[in-house]
Amino acid sequence: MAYGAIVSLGAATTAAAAHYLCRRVAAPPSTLPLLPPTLSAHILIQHSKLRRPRAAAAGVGGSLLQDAGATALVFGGAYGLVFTFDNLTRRCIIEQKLSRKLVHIFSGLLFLASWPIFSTSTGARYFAAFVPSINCLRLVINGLSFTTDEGLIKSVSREGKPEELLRGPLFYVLVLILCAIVFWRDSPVGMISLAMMCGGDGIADIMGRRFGSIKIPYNPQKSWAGSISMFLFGFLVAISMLYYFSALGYIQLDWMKTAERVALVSFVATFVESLPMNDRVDDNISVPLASMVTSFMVFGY
Ligand SMILES: Nc1ccn([C@@H]2O[C@H](COP(=O)(O)OP(=O)(O)OP(=O)(O)O)[C@@H](O)[C@H]2O)c(=O)n1
Ligand SMILES: C/C(=C\CO)CCC[C@H](C)CCC[C@H](C)CCCC(C)C
Repeated sequence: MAYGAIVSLGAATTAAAAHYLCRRVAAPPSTLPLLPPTLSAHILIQHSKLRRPRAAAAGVGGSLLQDAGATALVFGGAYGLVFTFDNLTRRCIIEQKLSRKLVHIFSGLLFLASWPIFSTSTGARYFAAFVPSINCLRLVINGLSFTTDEGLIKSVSREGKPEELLRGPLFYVLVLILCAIVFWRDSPVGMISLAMMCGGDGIADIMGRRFGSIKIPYNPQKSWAGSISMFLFGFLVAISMLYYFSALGYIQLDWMKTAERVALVSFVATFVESLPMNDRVDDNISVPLASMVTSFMVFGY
């Protein structure tokens, strides 16, 4: 497990470096979706003919600076988020279980929301993936007790045991890395999957623990209140994230079809989450996986 996490970090870092050695600056997304493909291609060709080597170098340097700054900002946000909730728990302002679920909800959604601050270069996704990769390493090092970050362990574990970091939280950050590198801002699949894993699955726990008196017939550990909350909140968060990226020009969607498709993804993810298999397959694997497969089937990209 530790070797795998270190390999994933090394791969992400190497890929980011490789991309900057031989990458082309992609056109800003805001020009492509708003212009017909032939006209935008013509503008890009004319634009590239006019670009002198020094201007191109400035473009590469500008993107590198932007991505490095964005990475530092998101990295600080990650530490700040865990530090904040750890303090709220230590001061007994919120209980540990609720704190953990709020970290689960906000970490991934804020990470997803940060993607537009990275540049339009093809290597930007690797800079974005660097933050969850470092957190992956942090979870492994603490999970194996090489170091002891009490704040981290209390914020993300159920019972304060370091080894807990090697399950749910580790799978969670690996999904963040996968969505950033494979789907990025170009596909709704990653956006919907993170909305379901972070928003949907997170709210299911919070609402289920509080209002879940009527249990699901095939799984007495889960309740109708938790599952219905997951379906509705997951759907709303997914649609909101798609609208956010669409408004910024990264994706274009037919909203009537999109609402139907996202409802189907939310239903499938909620059903999978309700199944009695959490002791064998963690929700942070089954929910995003079910969301990715269903999203890819209905959106096609
Ligand atoms: N559909 C759901 C999901 C969760 N719950 C409630 O929330 C608790 C924790 O939910 P679960 O999904 O099992 O959380 P885990 O992922 O196992 O917990 P953690 O995220 O803390 O690892 C359950 O015991 C149950 O009381 C529920 O009632 N209905
Ligand atoms: C408790 C969690 C999962 C168990 O179901 C969440 C673990 C969260 C990680 C320890 C921290 C992840 C941080 C993100 C990679 C980056 C967040 C950046 C944002 C700007 C706050």
